[in-house]
Amino acid sequence: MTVIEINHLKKSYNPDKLAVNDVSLSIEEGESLGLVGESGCGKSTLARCLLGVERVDGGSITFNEKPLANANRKDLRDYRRNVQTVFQNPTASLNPKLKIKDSLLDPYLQFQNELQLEHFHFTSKQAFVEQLLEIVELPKELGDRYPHELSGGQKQRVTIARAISIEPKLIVLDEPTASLDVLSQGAILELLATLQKSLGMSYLFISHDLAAVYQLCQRIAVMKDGELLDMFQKEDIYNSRRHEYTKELIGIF
Ligand SMILES: Nc1ncnc2c1ncn2[C@@H]1O[C@H](COP(=O)(O)OP(=O)(O)OP(=O)(O)O)[C@@H](O)[C@H]1O
Repeated sequence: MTVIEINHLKKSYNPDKLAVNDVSLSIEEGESLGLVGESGCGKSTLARCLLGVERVDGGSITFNEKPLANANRKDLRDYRRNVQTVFQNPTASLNPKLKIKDSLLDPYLQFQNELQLEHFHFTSKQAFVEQLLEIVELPKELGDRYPHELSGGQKQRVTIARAISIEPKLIVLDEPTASLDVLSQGAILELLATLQKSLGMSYLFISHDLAAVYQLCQRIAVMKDGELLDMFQKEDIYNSRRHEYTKELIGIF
C-alpha cells in the first residue's frame, strides 16, 4: 500500500526560480526511499512541504489515499501523528530545559487518546521511557539527564526514539547523520535499518551522501536544481540507463 504520494509538487521562494519543480514520487508501506542531491537542490524544501512547514505553490500530497488539500482537522491531526521527522541537528531538536524522559513522552502525551500502539506498551511513564531508550540502545539512566549531558550520537538516538514512540507510518529523516562523526554515523544508520525491520515504518531519507542512502534505502531518487532527474531500485544503480548526473554522483561515492 502507498503511504504517501506527491504529484507535480512545486514550490518557489522567488518568482524567477522553483526550489521544487514538478516533483512526483511515492513511498510504499515499509519502504525506504532515499533522496539525494547536492546542497541547494531542494531536498529540504521538499521535506518542509511534506511536513506542512512550507505552503506549496502547486501539485498535491496524498496520505493514506486522502489528498491533504481536502483534509479536515481530524485528518490533519492523523497526518501530523503519522509523519514524524528526525533532523540533522539533534541539539536543536531537543528542548534544553527538559529532561530526556520528558522529551520522549511529549508525542505520546499529545496523541494518547487516539493511539493504538502495536509495538510499545504504555503501563507507566517510567516503563514507556525505558522501552524507548532500550530500543535505541541507550541506558535507561539517561532518562533523568538533560540534553547537554549526552553526546551528539546519543541525542540523535533520543530524537529517533521520540519519533518512533507513536508508531508513525513515515519518518522524514533530513540528513540525520550529517552532524555526527563517522563511527556514530554508521551506528545510527544501522539502528535506523533495525528499527525499520522491527517496526515496519517507511522512511524518506534525505541526504547528500549517496553511500549512506545506498546503505539504508531500497529505492533512490536523485534531485538537481529542484527537479527529480532519476529514480531507481538500489540494485539498478549501476545500470547504463542511469541519468548522466546520477553517474556523476556514483563516480564520487
Ligand atoms: N526560506 C527560504 N527562502 C528563500 N530561499 C530559500 C529558502 N529555503 C531554501 N531556499 C532556496 O531554495 C533552494 C533549495 O534549498 P534547500 O534548502 O531545499 O536545498 P537542499 O537540497 O536541502 O540543500 P542542503 O543540503 O544544503 O540543505 C536553494 O536555492 C535555497 O537557497
